[in-house]
Amino acid sequence: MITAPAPGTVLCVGEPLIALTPPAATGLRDAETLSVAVGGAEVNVAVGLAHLGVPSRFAGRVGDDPFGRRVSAVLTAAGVDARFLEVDPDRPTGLYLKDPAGAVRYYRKDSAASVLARLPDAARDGVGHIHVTGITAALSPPCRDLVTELLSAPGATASFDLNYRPALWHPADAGPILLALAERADIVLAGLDEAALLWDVHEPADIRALLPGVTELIVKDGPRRASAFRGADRVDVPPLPTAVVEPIGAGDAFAAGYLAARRGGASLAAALRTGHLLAAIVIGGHTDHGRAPTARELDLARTGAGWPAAR
Ligand SMILES: Nc1ncnc2c1ncn2[C@@H]1O[C@H](COP(=O)(O)OP(=O)(O)OP(=O)(O)O)[C@@H](O)[C@H]1O
Ligand SMILES: O=C(O)C(=O)C[C@H](O)[C@H](O)CO
Repeated sequence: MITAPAPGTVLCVGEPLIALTPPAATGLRDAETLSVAVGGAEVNVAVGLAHLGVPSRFAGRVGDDPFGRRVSAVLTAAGVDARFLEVDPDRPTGLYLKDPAGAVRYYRKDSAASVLARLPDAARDGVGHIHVTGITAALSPPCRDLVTELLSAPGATASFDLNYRPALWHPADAGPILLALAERADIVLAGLDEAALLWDVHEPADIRALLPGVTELIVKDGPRRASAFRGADRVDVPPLPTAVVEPIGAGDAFAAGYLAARRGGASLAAALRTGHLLAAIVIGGHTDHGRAPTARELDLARTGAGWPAAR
């Protein structure tokens, strides 16, 4: 279904994180150097949207430290409006460590963003859509209240990416809370793997049955497919075959591509392809957000001509 282009800025709200990565050959224990990059799920989405020319704004909190200043610089360089990145004089910018074995270690307890509780009214000026994730809901009660409020903010549609992070909370606690938050959103993005952990459901249609009132539900199933549900429609699109260098951030890139395409009036299928395209760029590298796609790549996603068939 093709819709009219949607006006307004997309506001992404959450915790920026600095990602510290050891060389693949040594792992964390023996690393003598760590590479430093900016991540954080909602930062990744804001950057991905800006790469696609969608006006995007990020609101969140960082410390009064070099890493906080780096987050601001990266957002601004990408073309994201970072005026509402608040600086905490006492609490630090959150960090996380990537282990090549796949584990993620957070250093974010009592971070600047853990006390994110409200946004200045001006942060909502000109906003047509708000994007938040289940990560923020796990950080603290005030953070969760803010996510709840943003998902029903007047005058803007809202998207919610489940982004269940097992290192932050147990599925028995997260499951009902993330379901209740998802019910408030217009667009929900879920991974089939995380839905299985949270709700013991194993098919995209089972997730749809849990969230019948959501306008658009997108279920990602890794290398197999992503499915979009809207009303009685269901569309499935396989991803681009991609050698996985590092998957962290692929879901955020997907969200940015999907949202940007839908806001531009693209069909569900073209939006799924755009999501897959941005995810493939992130998966092929080590950073949590990728480069901007080329015009040729975007054309492939837009038209679908030559897109691989389901495997
Ligand atoms: N093995 C793969 N081959 C090709 N594409 C993949 C593969 N795994 C994931 N993708 C792409 O990445 C997208 C997101 O994958 P997935 O749902 O596993 O990420 P996620 O766990 O949500 O990521 P994040 O760490 O950002 O939360 C998929 O929809 C697909 O486009
Ligand atoms: O895991 C988190 O909380 C992060 O925000 C770090 C990564 O950037 C994020 O997981 C990618 O989705």
